[in-house]
Amino acid sequence: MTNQSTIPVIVNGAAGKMGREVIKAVAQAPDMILMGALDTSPEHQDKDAGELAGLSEPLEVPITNQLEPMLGYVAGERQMAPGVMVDFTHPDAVYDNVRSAIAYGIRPVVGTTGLSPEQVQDLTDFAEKASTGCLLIPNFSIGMVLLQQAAVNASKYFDHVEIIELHHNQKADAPSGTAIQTAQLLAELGKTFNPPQVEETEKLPGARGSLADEGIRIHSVRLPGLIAHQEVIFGAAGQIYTLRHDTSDRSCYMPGVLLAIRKVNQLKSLVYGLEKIL
Ligand SMILES: NC(=O)C1=CN([C@@H]2O[C@H](COP(=O)(O)OP(=O)(O)OC[C@H]3O[C@@H](n4cnc5c(N)ncnc54)[C@H](OP(=O)(O)O)[C@@H]3O)[C@@H](O)[C@H]2O)C=CC1
Ligand SMILES: O=C(O)C1=N[C@H](C(=O)O)C[C@H](O)C1
Repeated sequence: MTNQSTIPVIVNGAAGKMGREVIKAVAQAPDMILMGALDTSPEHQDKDAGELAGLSEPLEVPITNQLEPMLGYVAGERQMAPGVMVDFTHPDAVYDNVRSAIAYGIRPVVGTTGLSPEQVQDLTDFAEKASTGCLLIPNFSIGMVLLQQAAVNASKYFDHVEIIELHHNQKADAPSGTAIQTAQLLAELGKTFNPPQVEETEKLPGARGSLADEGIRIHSVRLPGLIAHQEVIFGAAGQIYTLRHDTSDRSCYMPGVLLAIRKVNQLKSLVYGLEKIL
């Protein structure tokens, strides 16, 4: 049964690896109802979102590629809480998806990575003007938040740090959104890391990885068999301090996704990072 506190949820990227997990999690959440399942992949059109996600019963929500009609349908729902769109699609699609959702008054909860800093700024301004909550969360796992907090703490004492992120080889963007965010958090301390010790020459382009803010280097590994992993390695004379997070199942992201769906309706602007809503 639904009521004014039930949250209507649209999942965008519903046929993907994350989308299917989100469908299952939303279907099992007592305070949410799945109202729409979007995906552009032609082979999944009209399939039942619940069956595709592996649930034993159909949810009677067919996969569609019609974003705007779906946003309009959920925006017109007056017997429940404001609608939320969860986006796990593609770096090329997420910006337009989020703008469309905000234009309809639907609150975006965004896991898709790969937005440029300019796009993030533009969405921040757009959400602010619309007084609409929006969450951009590069990583929904609690373990990664704890790793980042430990890294920020360690970076006060170490001047040398490099990040290695390792992912499955279906990932479209590099470096990962999580690695970029981790480097940003360290760079916010206002110190420059990795003061050069010698004049370096890259004998093969990219050998030293990508250069993020404040001298922090990020190295990206893509291999079948991996899911999502990150190391932050600090070095100093005579010692190495390594922080590592590994995911073994995408269910690890679901408590964070459900929390974000519940929190986004309390916001009036864009918020970046799971740590801000814990
Ligand atoms: N924040 C976090 O904690 C996490 C973030 N991610 C990020 O989430 C995103 C998705 O990851 P993942 O599920 O592994 O990717 P998948 O490729 O498995 O799923 C993405 C799905 O979205 C579909 N799609 C592509 N473009 C559109 C569009 N314009 N509208 C609707 N659907 C679309 C794809 O269809 P098709 O295959 O036909 O293109 C596919 O079915 C990535 O950016 C990834 O980095 C992933 C894990 C955790
Ligand atoms: O593509 C993935 O899988 C992941 N993407 C996110 C990122 O780019 O940081 C989060 C997590 O690493 C899994």
